[in-house]
Amino acid sequence: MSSMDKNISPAVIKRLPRYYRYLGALKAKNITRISSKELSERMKVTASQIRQDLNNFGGFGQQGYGYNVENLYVEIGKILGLDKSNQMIIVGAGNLGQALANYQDFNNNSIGFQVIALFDVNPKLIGITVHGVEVHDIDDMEEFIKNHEIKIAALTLPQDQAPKIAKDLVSWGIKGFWNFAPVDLTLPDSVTVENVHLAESLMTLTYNIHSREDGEGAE
Ligand SMILES: NC(=O)c1ccc[n+]([C@@H]2O[C@H](COP(=O)([O-])OP(=O)(O)OC[C@H]3O[C@@H](n4cnc5c(N)ncnc54)[C@H](O)[C@@H]3O)[C@@H](O)[C@H]2O)c1
Repeated sequence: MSSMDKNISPAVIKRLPRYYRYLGALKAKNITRISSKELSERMKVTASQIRQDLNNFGGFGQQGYGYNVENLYVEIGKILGLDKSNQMIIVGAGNLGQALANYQDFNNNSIGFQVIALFDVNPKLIGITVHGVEVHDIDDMEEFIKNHEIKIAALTLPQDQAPKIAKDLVSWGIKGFWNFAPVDLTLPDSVTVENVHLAESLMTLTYNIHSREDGEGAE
């Protein structure tokens, strides 16, 4: 059953990748089981929050035993769709597009994501390879997407190009965008857009630093 069918709250879905990361780290240390108390201490969330979150998926824990790390890791991976092959393309092979293609951690078969092509308009970039992945001419993108049944595209091209390219990509079959271009995309509801804006995250950081400083000053 997918998370959509079960109406799982976006807040829970947002926490799952963190569970997945912690469980992966436990697995790497050959830890086979963990209580919700121990997991809560490591993750700094309450044990009841963990139980509540995981109960959404039928509760993988057993009274007196805790959680089987491997099972929970596999099940959360399935919920996140990581058991399927998630092939993606990167549109815009400049600084950021190449950095993403070079980044090993998600470009790794064990978590199901695989960058299989980059696309660009710049003739100097077309034909080069980044971490073994070729940069293709943007004019070949439609055919490539259709032939490979690609569902995910990372957008790392200039802001003014992103909306038009995103619309084309949807008409060629893209269902999800990992959008780095600093622009809000207006696309059909059937399409998922995950915006990643590092500057916004930094602004939250500066807000927190300065509001704490102001609070200390007021004491
Ligand atoms: N979200 C974030 O946190 C974040 C961080 C850095 C950059 N960005 C954004 O990511 C984008 C890329 O940044 P960058 O530093 O890599 O820029 P860049 O100039 O190095 O790369 C952009 C690439 O897009 C290509 N391009 C231009 N028009 C295109 C088109 N129509 N189709 C395909 N490719 C096209 C260019 O030839 C270039 O290679 C920008 O929109 C930037 O604002 C976002």
